[in-house]
Amino acid sequence: KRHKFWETQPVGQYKDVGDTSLPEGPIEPPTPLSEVKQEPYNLPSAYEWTTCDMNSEETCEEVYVLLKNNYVEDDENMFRFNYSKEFLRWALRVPGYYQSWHIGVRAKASKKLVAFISGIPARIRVNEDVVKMAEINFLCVHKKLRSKRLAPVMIKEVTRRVHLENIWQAAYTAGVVLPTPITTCQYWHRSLNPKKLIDVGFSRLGARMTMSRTIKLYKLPDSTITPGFRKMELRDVPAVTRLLRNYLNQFVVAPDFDENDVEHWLLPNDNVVDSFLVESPQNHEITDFCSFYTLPSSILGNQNYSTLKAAYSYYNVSTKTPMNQLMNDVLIVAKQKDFDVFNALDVMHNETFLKELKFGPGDGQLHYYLYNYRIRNGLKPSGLGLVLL
Ligand SMILES: CCCCCCCCCCCCCC(=O)CSCCNC(=O)CCNC(=O)[C@H](O)C(C)(C)COP(=O)(O)OP(=O)(O)OC[C@H]1O[C@@H](n2cnc3c(N)ncnc32)[C@H](O)[C@@H]1OP(=O)(O)O
Ligand SMILES: CCOC(=O)c1cnc2ccc(OC)cc2c1SCCC#N
Repeated sequence: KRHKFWETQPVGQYKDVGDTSLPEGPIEPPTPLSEVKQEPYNLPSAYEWTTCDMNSEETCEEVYVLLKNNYVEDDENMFRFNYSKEFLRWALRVPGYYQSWHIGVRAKASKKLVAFISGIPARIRVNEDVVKMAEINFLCVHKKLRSKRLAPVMIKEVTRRVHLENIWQAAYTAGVVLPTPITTCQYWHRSLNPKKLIDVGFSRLGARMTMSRTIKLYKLPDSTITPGFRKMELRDVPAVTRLLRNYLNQFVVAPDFDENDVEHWLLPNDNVVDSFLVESPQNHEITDFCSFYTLPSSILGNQNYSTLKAAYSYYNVSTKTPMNQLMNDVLIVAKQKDFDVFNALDVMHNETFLKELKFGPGDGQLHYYLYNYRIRNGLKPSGLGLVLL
């Protein structure tokens, strides 16, 4: 497949795959800041760049509405992600963020927001290297402006603005195959509300299965079973940071979280992220951790339902409580909070619980990418310790 834009970019090219003579690490050296293009890339004349201040209720609403109507849909157009405004503020206003990396495109005449792309700073470890990167996300062009080669301009513009902050690498995911994934993950789904998933057409009644038999199959206890299982609190940040850093050390690619990052990304935040830990009743040691984020989807073209309430597995660490027991408690909490489905990727050690806890494999894949950083040997999803939103 010809990739007229991606072939021009410092990313693993198809022709390079398997060439072990190429060194691991940055593909291109940094450019002297004086040589980075100072002015924005040209847009078609009817459009203009805008920087989106996510602190502004009005601008946040515009980004929310653009994504709600034009962001990612599954292949069967059954669902479209419906990230909430508080989720977007959480995902974009991270410690050390640059407002200039929250980039919009407006139609000059109407001032309507018609496209968006975002970057946030992150420290990502690749093997023994901790690299300052930009995490790129929420790339979205209005449905009416597709296939006009707007995306490459937006990607080049966010690249230019990231370069101006002396950052030369990036991490991103996509459902589409581009040059060249560092790994490809599979989504798995655990039904919590099987009747709704069957009614919307996502799941089907199993052979020789009645609806009541199916509901019973996915039934969960009313309360969690692990002694010492409780919501994470601010006072837990140092212990959770230690636990998580130690756990993530085993993966080839993982975030290099400090206490500041843990406080932002993992402290419970209503309708955005939930996190729990196990505090040993004997010695009050924090031995396990689990978390999920809230990402609803619009249900497209169904008379009875408009929204799917979905929870997504985030970071989980088990050192004393068996992973299956810990994650079963997470499913119990998600069901208590009225989620319809609990989703997880086959990254880290998730495979352990996916089969055991009645998850089913999805037909969607998620490809992970690094920009301007080559990883020699192909990574398995179990070697990946990074969850992007
Ligand atoms: C050092 C810092 C570096 C920072 C930058 C790092 C890189 C960050 C990269 C971005 C990471 C984003 C991560 C992220 O947000 C998570 S993935 C979600 C992306 N968004 C959506 O799928 C929303 C619905 N779709 C759309 O809005 C449009 O279809 C988009 C805007 C996706 C493409 O608009 P379009 O109107 O359909 O297409 P044209 O404008 O005509 O452009 C066609 C070209 O765009 C390439 N394309 C298509 N989808 C892509 C995708 N998801 N990533 C990268 N490239 C993508 C495509 O291969 C082709 O290039 P090629 O000819 O070479 O094949
Ligand atoms: C019921 C299981 O599927 C989903 O939860 C879901 C929801 N909304 C989406 C919106 C866009 C979309 O585009 C790929 C997929 C979904 C999916 S399946 C992949 C995400 C997971 N797990």
